[in-house]
Amino acid sequence: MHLANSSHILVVATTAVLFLAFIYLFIQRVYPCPLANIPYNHAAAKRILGDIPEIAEYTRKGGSFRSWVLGQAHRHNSAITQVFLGPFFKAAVIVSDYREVNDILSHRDAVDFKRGVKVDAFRGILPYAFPAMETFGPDFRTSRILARDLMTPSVLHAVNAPRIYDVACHLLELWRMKSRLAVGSPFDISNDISEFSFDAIVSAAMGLGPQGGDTKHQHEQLAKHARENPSNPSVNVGLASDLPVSFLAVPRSTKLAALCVEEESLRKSFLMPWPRLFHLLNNLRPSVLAARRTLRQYIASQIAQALPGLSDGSRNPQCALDFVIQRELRAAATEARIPKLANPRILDPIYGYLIAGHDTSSGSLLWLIRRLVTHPVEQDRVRESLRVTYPEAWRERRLPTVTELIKAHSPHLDAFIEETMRCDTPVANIMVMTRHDTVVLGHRIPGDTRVFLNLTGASLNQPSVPVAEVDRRATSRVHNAAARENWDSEAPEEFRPERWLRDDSESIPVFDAAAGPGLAFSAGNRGCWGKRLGYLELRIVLALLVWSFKFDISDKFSNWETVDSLVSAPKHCIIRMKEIWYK
Ligand code: HEM
Repeated sequence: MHLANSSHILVVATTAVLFLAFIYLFIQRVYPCPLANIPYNHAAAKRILGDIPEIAEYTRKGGSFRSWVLGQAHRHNSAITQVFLGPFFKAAVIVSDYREVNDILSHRDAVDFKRGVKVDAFRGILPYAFPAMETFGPDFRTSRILARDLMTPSVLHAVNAPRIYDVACHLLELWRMKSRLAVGSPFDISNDISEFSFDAIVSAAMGLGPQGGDTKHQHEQLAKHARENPSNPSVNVGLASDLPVSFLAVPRSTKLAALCVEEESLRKSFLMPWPRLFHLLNNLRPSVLAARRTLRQYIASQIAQALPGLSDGSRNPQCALDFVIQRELRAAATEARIPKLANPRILDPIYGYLIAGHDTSSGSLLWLIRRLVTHPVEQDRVRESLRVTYPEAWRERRLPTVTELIKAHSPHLDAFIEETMRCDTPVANIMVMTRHDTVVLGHRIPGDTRVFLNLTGASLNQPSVPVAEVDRRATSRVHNAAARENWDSEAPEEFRPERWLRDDSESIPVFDAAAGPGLAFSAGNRGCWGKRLGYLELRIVLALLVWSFKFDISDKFSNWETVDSLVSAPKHCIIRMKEIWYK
């Protein structure tokens, strides 16, 4: 009896201890657990939700998650800080210093850092595209090599540029019509820019097909409506000329709608503690399945269309997909096998082209136009520089041709683009993870910690935060002393495109991309693979737009509210445009 009682007590005591240990571990897991000696918000460390309530309040007041993250360095006067992103998230580290971020991206990727969660996020959508691979993984190098020749100047200039130029001309046509219909009133351009960027990236990736893209379709539908309804030509004019005009809503193509579904899934997966689990469930949703089917069917239809010509040599490659097919046909012929054109290793990189290239170029363009309207003097300077760079086009009162645009660059246009990318960096930070316990700026960071590397903020578009040289790694200490490591002496917060210009030996201004730090396209092995295509697209479309229109904004719509999706972009882009007549 006595024995039975004591064993009963033992069981109860053990259960209680185990229960308390479980509660203790659970609390440890849900409450933030700060990393030693790295500054943080002390109030957040006492909440299960960590910094989330503060971030929610900040975004409710018009701020964005990314700008909150960027603000932490100055808040704590430290280039390394930590944040708590809610229960089950370990403390995450933020690094805000150009030299340190550049060093991590250029020298420590795949050594001390991995992509981690990012790979999981991409893998749920396109497992065989290289954003879904670790740099040290077995397939990364081969995938990059396969994609390498798609970004050579010869492919970009001969194949991509003419197609982007065509799409840009459709945008000009659309805006010429809209500006006439709006008679001086402003209108929202966000959707037009999203459609243009989609058309541009689709045309570079796999061709637009017989329909010719969303921008052309929208233009045709508006023109048809205006013809058929001359008294109500597709437009609701506001009561006063500074009220925005809305046009007939032309639905997006199913392809663009499908891509937006994929982008949204990707965005959400980045916010989840377990992106793989999220995708596992999300991929069962009918809308996600339908979106994937739509895009894959389109790629398949483009392959079917291109195959005969590429097989008999009567078709020259016209897009990235054609090059990929051609390479596979040649490999199959050499290895005496049937070409594997439905292979996801071939299709996923093309799909990845769309996901990585659409939102980023759309966000960049919105920021560029936003800067044009808020800096009218710079806008005039860019226009003047274009007229000097393309004198024949100016003399003949016509648009510069695509050949002219490729051959000569306007230094002021390049400087304007570079300065916008510095000030309004669309991808404000990227997240990596530590592979093992390591040291950043003198602080120990455990393995598997999320680390946000800021591509803007302190030292890039804000004053830098002091860093002791002794805290830097050897690879960072060999930084070229002649090169700038911040913009502290040049008013980093001001928009000054001229910081990217210098005079050549004949006192002619030339664009200098190395004038100072910029990380808009990231750096190192995992820097933007599509950077050259991105610049090409921005240069072509901006040159044609500034040549053809004068843009401005009414005070009412002039604010800097930002929206965060995969990239940051202006929340509203309601502007006025006036056609420039050259005849
Ligand atoms: C024009 C605006 C663009 C900006 C601002 C931009 C920015 C970036 C940044 C910051 C990264 C690094 C992301 C990371 O490390 O996680 C990146 C990666 C990437 N970008 Fe871009 N990008 C642009 C356009 C494009 C275009 C047009 C393409 C199309 C081909 C493209 C394809 C890619 C790919 C495939 C990656 C992943 C590289 C990798 O994982 O190794 N980007 N981009």
